[in-house]
Formats: sequence, C-alpha cells, structure tokens
Amino acid sequence: MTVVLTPYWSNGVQKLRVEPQPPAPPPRGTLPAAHDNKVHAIRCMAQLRSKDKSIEKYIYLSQLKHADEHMFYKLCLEHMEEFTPIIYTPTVGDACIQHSHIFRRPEGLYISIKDKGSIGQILRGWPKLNEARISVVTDGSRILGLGDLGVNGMPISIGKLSLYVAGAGIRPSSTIPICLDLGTNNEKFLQDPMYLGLRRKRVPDAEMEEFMEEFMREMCKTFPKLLVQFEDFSTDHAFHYLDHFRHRYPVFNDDIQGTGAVVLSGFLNAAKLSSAASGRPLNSHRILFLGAGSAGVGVAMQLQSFFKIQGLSEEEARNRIYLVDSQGLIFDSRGPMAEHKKYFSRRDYKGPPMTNLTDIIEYVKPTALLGLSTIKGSFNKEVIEIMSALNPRPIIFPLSNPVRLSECEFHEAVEWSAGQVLFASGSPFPEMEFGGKTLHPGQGNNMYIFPGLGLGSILCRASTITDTMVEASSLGLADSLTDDERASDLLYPRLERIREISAFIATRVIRKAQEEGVDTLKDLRKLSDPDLLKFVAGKMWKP
Ligand SMILES: NC(=O)C1=CN([C@@H]2O[C@H](COP(=O)(O)OP(=O)(O)OC[C@H]3O[C@@H](n4cnc5c(N)ncnc54)[C@H](O)[C@@H]3O)[C@@H](O)[C@H]2O)C=CC1
Ligand SMILES: CC(=O)C(=O)O
Ligand SMILES: [Mg+2]
Repeated sequence: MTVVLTPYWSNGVQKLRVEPQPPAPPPRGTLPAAHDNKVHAIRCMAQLRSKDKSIEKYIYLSQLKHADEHMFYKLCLEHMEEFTPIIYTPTVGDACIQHSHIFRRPEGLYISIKDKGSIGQILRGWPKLNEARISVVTDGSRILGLGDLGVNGMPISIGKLSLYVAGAGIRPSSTIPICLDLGTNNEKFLQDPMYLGLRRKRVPDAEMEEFMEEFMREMCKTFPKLLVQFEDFSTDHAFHYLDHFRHRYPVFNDDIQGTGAVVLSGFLNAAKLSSAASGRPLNSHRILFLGAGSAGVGVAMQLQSFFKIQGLSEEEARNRIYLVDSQGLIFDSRGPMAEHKKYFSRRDYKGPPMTNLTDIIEYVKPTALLGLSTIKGSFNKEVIEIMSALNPRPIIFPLSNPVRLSECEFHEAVEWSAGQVLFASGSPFPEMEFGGKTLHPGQGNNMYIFPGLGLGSILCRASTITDTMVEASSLGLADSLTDDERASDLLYPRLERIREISAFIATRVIRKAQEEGVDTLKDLRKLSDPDLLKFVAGKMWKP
C-alpha cells in the first residue's frame, strides 16, 4: 500500500500523519479495454462459487487477497456470511491441517525455538515496522478442536487477522500473523516429508518460558504500539502466559477472554427469553459445562458476571456453575486436578464419581448446557429431551469448533426440543424452517468480540487489557441487537453489521480503559459519546 505524509498541528507542534492511499492504477495497456471493477467483482464471485470444495474456495480467496487486497476485503464485507465459513471456521481448520501441502507463499512470521537469542533481529526485518498495531500469535498446540498442528497453525492467525481487517477496519498493513515453532507432538506431521516446521517434539516448559520472555520483550521493543492476541495455545500454557504477561504488555487471550465475552453476551440475551418462558427469575439460572479447558473455564469465569449483574455475590455466582471434563463432574473429593479447574470444583458434592451426562443433568437440573469439549454428538437426543423436560426454553450452546466437532447440530437441537431451543454454536449452521417459522442459529464465536475489543484497545493505546474492558466488549455486543433482531429471537446480531457492531464495542472498551486509567492516548477522553463513535468509525480502513 502507498502512503502520503500529511502535516498537522498538535499542541503547537507540527507533526506528520501517515495517510494510506488507494493503490495506484495498473500501468496503461496491462488491462483489457473492457475491464471494469464492478464487473470484475462479479467475475471474482463467479470464480469463487464455481469451486466445489471449500478448501479450493479457501485457496482461491487467499490468492485473491494477495493479488488484490481491496477486492478481497470489499467482497468479504459485502458477503460476510458466505466468506466467514471459508476464511474462518470451519474451513480454516482444514486449511491448517493441510497447510504444509497447500502452502503457496509466505504470509506472516514463523519464529522458531532455534531463533532464541536473535528474535529481535527477525522482528526488525518485518517490512512494515511502524505500522504494526495487532498481532495474532499461536504456537499451534491446540488449533480449534483439532489438537497439536505445529506450524500448520499459521492459517488461524491469518484468518483471525482477516476478520480484524474486515470486521473492525484495521489496516491490512498493521497486522502481523505469527506462528511460533516450538516443535510438535503430532507424529503424523513429524513423519510427513512436506511438513513445514521443525522436525522435533515440543520443547520442555522451562525452555518455552525463556523463549516466550524474549519474544514478548522484543515484540514490545520493536513494535511499541502493538496489541498481542494469544490464540490456540494448549490450555495449561494459555492460562499461564495470560497471567504471566497481562500486567506487563497489552495482551489478551482470545480463547479464554474473547470466548468468555461472546458467550456472556449471547447468554444475557438467551436467559431473558428462557426466563420469560419459564416465569423463573434471571437469578435462578444454573449452567452446566461439558468441557473444562481454556475455553470452558474462560467462559465459566466470565459467566459469573451474569449472576453478579443479577445481584448475586461471587460465591453465589460460582455456585450456579458446574463443570464436567473427560472424567465427569468436577468435585473436590474426586482427587488431584489441574490448577485451572479448582475454582469451579464443587465443594457440595460428596458422592461417587458421576460420569454420565444425563445423570449429571438430572442431578444439576441446569437451565443451560454449554459444550466446549470437542466431543461430537455428546448432546444427543436423550440429553436434549431431558433439557427440554426441565425447561420450556432450554439454552443449548454447542460451542466446539470446527463444525464437525460440534456437540450437536442445529437441526437436531431444534427437532429434539420441538423448536424451543435457544441455540448458539461455535461454527455456523444454516437457518431452518420449523413449525411454519424460520429459526436462526446464533454463532457464539469470539469473532464477534476480538475485532471491537482490539480496535478500541489500539485506538486509546491501552497499556493493558483489563477484565472490565473485556466485560464491556461483551455487554456492548449484547446491547447492539436491533429491535428487529430481538423480534426474531436472535442471540447475536447479524454478521453483515459487523463493522457497526465493532465500532460500538470499541467505544465501550475505550470508555472502560479511560475509567481504569489504562488509556495512554488521553485526548479521546474529551470526546462526547457520539463524537467518540464518529472518531472510531472514521478510523476504519475501507477497501
Ligand atoms: N466458540 C468459540 O468462540 C470457541 C470455541 N472453542 C472450542 O472449544 C473447544 C475446547 O477448547 P479448549 O478448552 O481450549 O480445549 P481443551 O482440550 O483444553 O478442553 C477440552 C475439554 O473437554 C474435556 N473433554 C474431553 N473429552 C470429554 C468427554 N468425553 N466428556 C466430557 N468432557 C470431555 C476435556 O477434559 C477438557 O476439559 C475447541 O473445540 C475449540 O475450538 C475455543 C475457543 C473459542
Ligand atoms: C474460535 C476459536 O478461537 C477456537 O475455536 O479456538
Ligand atoms: Mg481459538
């Protein structure tokens, strides 16, 4: 992208503003006479739709992004619902699995354990040093629900950043996809001659810790205005590195905090509908989680806010939440457990281990069942029928990704609950007709949160990302439903409004950062709410 430098005055000092410019037209004679951008957009969509396999569509769109970034993002914004399942979940999962086979050209940075000691040198080689604002960093150790994919995790960083550009108008040149190569324990990849990463097992924790210290220190030194999003680290490392760095650098973990925020938002809307049908007060909900990893526990932590908003104490809020992992209900006398499970471990249950999900549902009598377990089919007919017998409108969120790992499908939840389910899934499902009505599945995916949370944090130059900023993003999303969307019982707004939603979320995040005093660009404090919204919308890059 070309830029021009425009002079402006600030506090009596003349400064230069970098203004990105549209790309220069191609030299005369290189395009045929009848070439026209409007027709070319139609041609691109026809080429995309002519491909049968979704992975072919993914490859076509990544080529288009390289060849004509403006066309790619223009079409992405105009066809959000068609593009996101290709550039993001579920197809990005296949792109990760096949990354070493479909790799065409470099995009982003691969930083390996062999670079320890010289990470800064690599970062300083990045071509757009001064423009860098947001980086999505994965170590490939838990990509969606697909396990350890090593450097094949790179497409997840690329896909999330494409959504930052499309959804929040971050300039493409301000994004840095990063995949850390700390080895992989994926035997199949280690045996694959095409595998692009280091051919070694994952490094021990102590070595990873030294690497991560150097990496974050150098990132902050090289890119002083950069926000870092940790993505798809295995659960132990996800919690550890969030705690370790969050008070030192502007960083957040998308799987723990972004997912927590998106689910709290959908739950706020679902709980109102569920309580309206049952006549039971909002503070009487009980939530059962299948899955207690980074996503399950991250969401459970955030959902405590739901109960606190209803006036419950922290202890009372915690008591409304039950976690189940691969060994069944999590309770204290079950024996030793991972650190991140302890907070929600039940103190009140003293019986024998309870492993069967239907038994656990009969015991807990939840109003909501949330899946972050990667176990396809675990919300079966019996489970959904019991949930429907307990609740006139059961809340059922199968949130695992990609779509083939979803705990149940939308049509199953609808049919087995006689159309009463309040549903949100991690990956998209098509809407369906039932009982003479069109029913819309919600997509409870962090893609609704991170673009706005990131944009707000970047614009006010937040020094850290606080819990209240994350919560503000969630409440902002819940409040962004239109009357029309509420009338259709939608739990999340329509994806085509993503820019409007991200701008709204960003203003809420900025205000919270200001309240907490972590905004370093204090000028934005002077703006009224409507002016702040205008400022945020005006900052968005437009293809
Ligand atoms: N919708 C969204 O926005 C997001 C969805 N996710 C999805 O959540 C899923 C889990 O992610 P993580 O928590 O990071 O992974 P993880 O592997 O750390 O957690 C999985 C959890 O499921 C439990 N589990 C496994 N088998 C089970 C069984 N048979 N019965 C009950 N529990 C079982 C495990 O014990 C563990 O607690 C993934 O599919 C991921 O794609 C993650 C982040 C965001
Ligand atoms: C959506 C997401 O971040 C995940 O499945 O890991
Ligand atoms: Mg993730």
